[in-house]
Amino acid sequence: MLRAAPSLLRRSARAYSSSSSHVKVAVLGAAGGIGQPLSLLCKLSDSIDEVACYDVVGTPGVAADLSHCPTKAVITGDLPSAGTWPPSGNSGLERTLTGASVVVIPAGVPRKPGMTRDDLFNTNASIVQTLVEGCAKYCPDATLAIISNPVNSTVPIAAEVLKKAGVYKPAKLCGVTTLDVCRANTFLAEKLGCSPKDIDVTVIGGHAGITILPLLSQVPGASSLPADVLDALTVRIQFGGDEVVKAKAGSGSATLSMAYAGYLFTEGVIKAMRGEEVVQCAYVESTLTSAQYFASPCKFGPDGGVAEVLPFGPLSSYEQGWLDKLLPDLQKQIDKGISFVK
Ligand SMILES: NC(=O)c1ccc[n+]([C@@H]2O[C@H](COP(=O)([O-])OP(=O)(O)OC[C@H]3O[C@@H](n4cnc5c(N)ncnc54)[C@H](O)[C@@H]3O)[C@@H](O)[C@H]2O)c1
Ligand SMILES: O=C(O)C[C@H](O)C(=O)O
Repeated sequence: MLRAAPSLLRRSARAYSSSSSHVKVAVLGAAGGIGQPLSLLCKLSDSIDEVACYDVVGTPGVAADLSHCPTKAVITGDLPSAGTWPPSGNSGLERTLTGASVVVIPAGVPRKPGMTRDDLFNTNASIVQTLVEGCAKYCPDATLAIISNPVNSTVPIAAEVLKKAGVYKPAKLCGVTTLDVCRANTFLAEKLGCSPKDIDVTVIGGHAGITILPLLSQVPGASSLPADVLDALTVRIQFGGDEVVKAKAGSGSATLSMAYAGYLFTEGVIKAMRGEEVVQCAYVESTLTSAQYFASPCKFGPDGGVAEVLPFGPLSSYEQGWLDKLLPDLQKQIDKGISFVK
């Protein structure tokens, strides 16, 4: 087993402590490329009792479709106003969010070749702002998992919205960086000739290009790879998203791997709520570096929030070089998000 500092999902043998509580997961953007397979994975999960699908189009159909899967989770599908599934007098974002323990947000436009994630800011910033205003109103205690790009800026946007509404709880707001961890584990395992299941790379920083920093030096076996191989791996992980955008040639960005990663993150939050010990990387408000928000391993607690932002461990001089380089970039993207709401 090749393990670095804990990051993806760590479990203990502790028994579930509150397995009787009703777990409702809301997916905002549920009719999209990520939202549909993510809602399916939630519907298939034994640990989720209710999946509320919300989008500006298509959710009555998505919900009706998913409802035929013979699993326990109850499914609803809402649009902003009329057209819910199953039909109900109480529709829209309110029905979706009321009682939600976890809200996963993959709403917004994806990249096309030649675009950066920051090019999505103008469209996605206001989408995230509006949806998080709804969360502040209808489920202020839920854990919010932000997938919509640019994550480096949309998480600060969400924080400012929640602050304005007087319900900001830093521990309950996370940017989802799990796909970076998945890529790091997959690409490193290919190089080492082992199973990705036996690798758990800590990935720190943010979620865009050089702000993504995998700490390969912490993985036994990887540290002995030649410097040029480590460099190529690091850059491939940083730009893994571009690989998919290019291959999809204009039809979007990663959806299936992101749905898997988004589900893993959600499952981690729910396991922590049920008393398991869970450590996974997430982009959260942080004092570990000069950047106000930073991805690092986080210990999740029984309230579904981050109980402790954990230190990320020792860096090689190569990784320290990347960290020094990424911090100013990351803070700029954070500031852009903050000023959008202020
Ligand atoms: N964090 C990550 O690692 C990661 C990975 C992949 C993609 N993403 C991002 O996730 C987002 C979604 O990607 P996708 O491929 O699913 O895109 P998509 O276009 O297939 O789906 C997005 C969905 O959001 C919906 N939507 C738009 N405005 C909305 C609103 N106001 N309320 C509710 N729903 C709304 C759309 O109708 C659509 O169904 C993009 O911003 C993308 O860059 C992030
Ligand atoms: O690359 C993108 O635009 C989508 C996502 O952030 C990813 O990492 O795949």
